[in-house]
Amino acid sequence: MAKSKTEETPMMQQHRAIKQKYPDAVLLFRVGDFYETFGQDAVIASQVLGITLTKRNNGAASSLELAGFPHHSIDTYLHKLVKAGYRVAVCDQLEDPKTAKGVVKRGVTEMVTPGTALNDKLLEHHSNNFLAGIHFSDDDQYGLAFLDISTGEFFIAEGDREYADKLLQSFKPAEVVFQRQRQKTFKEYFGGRMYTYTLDEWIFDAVYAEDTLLKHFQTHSLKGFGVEEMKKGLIAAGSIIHYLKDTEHPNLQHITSLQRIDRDDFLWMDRFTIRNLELVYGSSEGDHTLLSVLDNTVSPMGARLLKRWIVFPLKDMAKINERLDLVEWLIKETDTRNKLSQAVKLCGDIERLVAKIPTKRINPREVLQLARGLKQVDIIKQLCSGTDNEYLKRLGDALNPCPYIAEKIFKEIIDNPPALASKGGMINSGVEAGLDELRAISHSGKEYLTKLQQKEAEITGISSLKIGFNNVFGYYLEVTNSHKNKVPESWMRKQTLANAERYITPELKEYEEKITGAEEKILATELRIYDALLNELFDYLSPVQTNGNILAVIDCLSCFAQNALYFQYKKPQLHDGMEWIVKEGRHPVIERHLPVGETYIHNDLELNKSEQQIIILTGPNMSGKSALLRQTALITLMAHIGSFVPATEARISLTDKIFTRVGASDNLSGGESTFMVEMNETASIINNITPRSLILLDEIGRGTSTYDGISIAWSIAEHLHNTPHQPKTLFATHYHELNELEIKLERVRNYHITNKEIGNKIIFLRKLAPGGSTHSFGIHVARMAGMPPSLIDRANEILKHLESKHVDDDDQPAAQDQTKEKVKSLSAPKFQLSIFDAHSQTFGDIRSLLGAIDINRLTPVEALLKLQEIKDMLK
Ligand SMILES: Nc1ncnc2c1ncn2[C@@H]1O[C@H](COP(=O)(O)OP(=O)(O)OP(=O)(O)O)[C@@H](O)[C@H]1O
Repeated sequence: MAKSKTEETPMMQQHRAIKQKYPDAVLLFRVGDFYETFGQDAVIASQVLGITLTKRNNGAASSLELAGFPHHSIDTYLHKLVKAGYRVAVCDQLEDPKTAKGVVKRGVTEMVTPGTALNDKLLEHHSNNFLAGIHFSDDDQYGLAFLDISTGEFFIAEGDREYADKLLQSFKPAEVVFQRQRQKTFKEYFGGRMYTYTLDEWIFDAVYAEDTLLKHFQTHSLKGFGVEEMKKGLIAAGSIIHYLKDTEHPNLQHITSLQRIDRDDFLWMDRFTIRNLELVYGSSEGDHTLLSVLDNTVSPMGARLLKRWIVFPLKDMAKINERLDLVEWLIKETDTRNKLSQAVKLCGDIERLVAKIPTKRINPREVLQLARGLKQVDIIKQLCSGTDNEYLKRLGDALNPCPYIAEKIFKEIIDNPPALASKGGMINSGVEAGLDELRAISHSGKEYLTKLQQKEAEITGISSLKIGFNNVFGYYLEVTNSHKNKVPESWMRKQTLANAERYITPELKEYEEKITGAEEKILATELRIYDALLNELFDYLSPVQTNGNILAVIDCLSCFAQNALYFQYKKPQLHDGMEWIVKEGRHPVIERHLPVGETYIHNDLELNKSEQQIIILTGPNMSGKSALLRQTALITLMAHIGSFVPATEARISLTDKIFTRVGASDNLSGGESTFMVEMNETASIINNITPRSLILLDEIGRGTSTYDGISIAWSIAEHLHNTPHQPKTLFATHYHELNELEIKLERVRNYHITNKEIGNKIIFLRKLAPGGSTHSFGIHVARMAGMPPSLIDRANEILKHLESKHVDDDDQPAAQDQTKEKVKSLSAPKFQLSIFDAHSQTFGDIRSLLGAIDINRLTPVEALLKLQEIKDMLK
């Protein structure tokens, strides 16, 4: 039976009071050198962290669960809890237990959630860790904000549901906060996979949000950020700042600006396209993506920016050309490029370092790294200013090496400082005369002790005499039991150990006071100087962040130059005409991961509005249709981020939207049939096309019956042809019937991917050629996949039978009837499937038998016996 609450120990009462404030978080409660968890929190902690769950008589309940870990392991354990999806409230002791009267004062110093993580262990260097805020307004419009608290980057946007969805997919926030009443709607619209947290409706009030933001930025208006009219976006941004304060993150001075993301500034790709093209995330973990092959950046800042560039390609020709021209320049200027890359690499992640200043979590090593980074910024600035590339010069001009603070850091922090400031030892000599004096006293005191030890050893003849120190009674003289009889009477015994005794003397205590007094003062002085240095660093948050942004740009563009050299990419010519011409184009990802000895077969391709607006692409399974479609999209996209492209020549028309639709396969989402999903996605393409869109359709209509599929595919192609927008389209299909469209529609052209049949084998030539192809070789692919030969033979037999009479494409109902007739008239299979089954069972058994044999231990006789066994099995 639980005791009444009044019988709880004072500490447990304190725990209960704090826990009530953070009911949905696991509360890590600091008790001495441990973080303890109680009750349900302990059950969770023990399960997630693998730590022992015990029961404790806490004075309240006879069996309250308890699980704890040493305080110094907090980073590791916190990481595990947050990764497992828990919110964690860290409750610390707010006063020194030694001086506390009654129960030590405790309070939550930080609430850690996936989107508010600051700790290095919780962050991936190469990825931003965004916290998103969404404001749902009644007109189905959305305000969105994305903040990375670990770098200070803060974006806002607003738009319709599709845009909101796309942004969520692109930013992949670690956590999303929104209005409590919208929980169901959020799941319905944006899926159930994101980590979410809901807030009260009143937080999403325009006036409150603006007020929160003005207070945060300490400005009178938000005009300076150019976001004033984005009312819904500002509400979302305000909710984020509110949430951070609510989760005990008061130090947000490094969030210095708000950047808007305008839908019209970027080449639009819907979320299906971002996923289908495997731009930054593959369909399963470890898959190669465009990002993984392009990312040869040398800094985490560059890597993070590249990821954003890939999902937000530019649409502004001047800006794209600025990037492309600088890449071209960097390719030629090898020396400058190498020096720039080297300097950027040595900078370290100054963006994340600077974000640790407001909370003063930056440690002495990181402070020194910051100064070293600023030194490199200076080098980069000089390199940029000496060039003849205008863009690079401009980037260099905007860099600020902050010489005053960098010098100050070098002067005040020692060359090889400790990782923790709390124990001191990081401040240089010469910084403050008082500190130097204290150090001299401490040093001489220690020297004195060494001498005292030698002197006493000589006087007493105790050769093993040692001077030691502990926290209980300070310095002592230690004598092993064998020399105990030589100890003078004037020494005072303090402690007896198993094989030694410890003594103190008045002289020892006198020096101890001097030394420990000095040491305490040294530590206090060092901490004061360090703290003052951090306070001064506050003034440099914004310039250092700007440096970080510029270094990231230089890093990405140098990486593009390096890629162009390594992988033979060429500069694309971007133009505002309508033709898209690529010579010897390759797929940037596949070409890098082909089996050894294989080379990627390049292809020329042209799309234009006058005669080749739509290409119907046919070819056998596995011939490379999808690869060609995707490479067309990827080359276009790479050109729009300012990268060179895998082709020998590329004239790319400025594109404002890329749509891809890959046939019904993996894109299942909650409750909808694959075909429904396919049609939804295609409808969204049809309703959003522009004259500058590029559309890639792969096996549209595959998810339904052949005739329905053909009809839908046919009418989609017709629609794309006849719409006044005339979007450039590549349409890969197995429906050879669609080749008829070339005759019927003016700007449709048929192409196929070539192959060669040798005997009953098919060789993929992978070359694009004009004209349609007539069959798909699906059965060949089934053979390659390892289907039993008899099954393949039977499939060939059925195919021959079905093909025996020509099906008239224009007369589909009749064709359908004919097919039915043919199916009915099919002869029964020559083999019963059970026979195959029996065979494969036998082969399976033989395989397991062979697998179990250890050849190294098998005697010749045993081998013969096994052979006999196998022979018997085959009988
Ligand atoms: N041009 C190429 N050069 C070398 N290998 C290629 C080329 N194109 C494709 N491949 C290889 O062939 C594989 C199959 O290509 P892809 O998926 O594009 O075929 P597909 O015609 O779309 O097939 P299906 O119709 O069955 O979907 C790719 O994964 C790739 O490894």
